[in-house]
Amino acid sequence: MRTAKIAPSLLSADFGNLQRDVEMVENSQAAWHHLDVMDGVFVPNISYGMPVIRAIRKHASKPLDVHLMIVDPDRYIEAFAELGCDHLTVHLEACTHLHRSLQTIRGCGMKSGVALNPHSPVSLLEDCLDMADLVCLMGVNPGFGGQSFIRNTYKKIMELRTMIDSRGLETLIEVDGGVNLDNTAHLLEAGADVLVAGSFVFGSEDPVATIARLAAVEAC
Ligand SMILES: O=C(CO)[C@@H](O)[C@H](O)COP(=O)(O)O
Ligand SMILES: [Fe+2]
Repeated sequence: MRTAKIAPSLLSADFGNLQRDVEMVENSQAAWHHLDVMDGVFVPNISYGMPVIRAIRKHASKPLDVHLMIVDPDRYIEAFAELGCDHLTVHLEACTHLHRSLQTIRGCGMKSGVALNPHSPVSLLEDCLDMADLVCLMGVNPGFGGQSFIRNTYKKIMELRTMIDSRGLETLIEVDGGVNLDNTAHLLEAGADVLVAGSFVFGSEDPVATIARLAAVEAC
């Protein structure tokens, strides 16, 4: 039976108690920390940047899965590598030369990720899928936590699963946004490998137990 890797999104953490929340993720069954970097241009919100990631890195031994929602991300790839980020995901919609961006991320020693907005079809990855260690399918329009899951994402997960498997690739499918215990089994069955959950984890009474419950869900 398949279960998902869970990556809690620290966007929904208590920034006044960030060390406590990072340590909570460390001591849970979460696989990765998911870090959302927003520039107020690519998305209508500003989150946090390098100084905060540097501080998180000091308290985190699990991989840092960094999701860049910024225009022209190539400018900062090397800087994120120097901070000790493990996975770096850029948005297809923000890259003029996506193939080159993914190549640069790998060249800097990180796992390469590409994220797709809800409006972008997975067919846009036809000619660079082999360059991606991870594809992040947005289950919401990026920019904010706490939004409702867009159901068309299931179809995209299934299409991407077929593309990856038919080419014998090991690219991971990550789903980000609107993940909760009601849709986890369905997302797994569609073919997701990694689930990002922000408000569902940090808004719950017992985040460690919530992560354990998400991590225990099996595809039927
Ligand atoms: O990238 C993003 C939002 O743009 C996410 O990583 C959110 O932080 C997920 O939050 P929830 O939808 O799980 O509350
Ligand atoms: Fe994200």
